[in-house]
Amino acid sequence: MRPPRLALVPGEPAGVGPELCVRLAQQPRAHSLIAFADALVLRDAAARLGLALDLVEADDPASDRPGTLGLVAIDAPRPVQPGRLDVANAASVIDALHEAARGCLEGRFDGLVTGPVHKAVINDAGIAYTGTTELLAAQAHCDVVMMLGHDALRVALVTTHLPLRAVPDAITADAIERTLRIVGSALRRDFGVARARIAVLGLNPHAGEDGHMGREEIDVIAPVMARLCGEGFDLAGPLPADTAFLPAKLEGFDAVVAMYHDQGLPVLKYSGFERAVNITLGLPYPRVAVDHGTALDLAGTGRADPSSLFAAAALCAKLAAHRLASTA
Ligand SMILES: NC(=O)C1=CN([C@@H]2O[C@H](COP(=O)(O)OP(=O)(O)OC[C@H]3O[C@@H](n4cnc5c(N)ncnc54)[C@H](O)[C@@H]3O)[C@@H](O)[C@H]2O)C=CC1
Ligand SMILES: NCC(=O)COP(=O)(O)O
Repeated sequence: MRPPRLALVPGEPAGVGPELCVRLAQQPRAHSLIAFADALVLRDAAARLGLALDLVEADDPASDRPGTLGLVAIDAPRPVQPGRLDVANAASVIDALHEAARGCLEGRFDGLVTGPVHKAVINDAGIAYTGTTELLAAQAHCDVVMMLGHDALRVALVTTHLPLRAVPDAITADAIERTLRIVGSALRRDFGVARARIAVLGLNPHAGEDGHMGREEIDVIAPVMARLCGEGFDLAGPLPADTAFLPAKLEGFDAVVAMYHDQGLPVLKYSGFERAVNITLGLPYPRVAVDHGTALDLAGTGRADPSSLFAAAALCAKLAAHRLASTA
């Protein structure tokens, strides 16, 4: 089996993404890394860090060597200053994501690793964008689930980037069923969990307190769970979210399904910010991202922790190798 070829998108050029990619490039690895980025931005980041960086053609076999990245040039039209967003460079971030993902869809790359993207500057540039998860799903025409995880916890989300006010309307039987099916099959296919045991959170305080604090648990969540359990799913809930993450309660579960972004992710980030990653389940290729944002306050200082990007690349390479082996 050949080693995986991973596409790497640093994300917002004024954020910590470029310097983290330069640090990632230094690591010994058994896969190629091909960056979709502006060469000058990467070289500047390397110079600031005092690290060597050799940029080679995308198909050069040297792109698996420490200190080296393959490059597909996606230029930022305006000079990049770390920590300073520029709407003029926003379209190049989206182009890099689309191009790298197209390469994955066409089989030229075996997985996609992404750094942090600044959602507001993309929107300020007039480009509709709620997140990379949503962008990749639309491009691949498939349903996906955002799951963040580290070695001790996986949290998947029924809804992602939408105003809190819109969440209850988005908690539909369809959305819950889709999420549970995608999580179950991704854990089986990519993580070797034959029959995932999944904790499903309620939406309301105390999971609705028997209908006295909201009825979504009774009217929407529980009926879907009962149907899927009838098919052989191993589900528990709807559970009160405030206690579901207690270590004793979590024992034995392979994943927690949360109803919305800030119900699940604060716990995940609190318990492992530096080592967690963001995985898009349901795409035809593996995509793994950092769990953190653009950290504009740290950009250019060299103080940003690269651990999440290292973990993202390592997991993406593992998932890609697993898929290559299963199709060989
Ligand atoms: N994967 C992605 O593309 C993500 C993008 N974002 C975007 O990032 C932007 C900024 O979001 P914030 O809420 O400020 O979150 P943030 O993660 O950028 O920053 C929150 C805090 O964590 C620190 N931090 C972040 N990454 C770090 C690292 N690698 N090492 C050390 N400290 C680190 C920052 O310095 C800051 O104090 C927003 O536009 C948001 O949408 C947020 C989360 C994930
Ligand atoms: N909260 C996760 C996040 O903001 C990054 O998600 P995505 O843009 O990588 O889908």
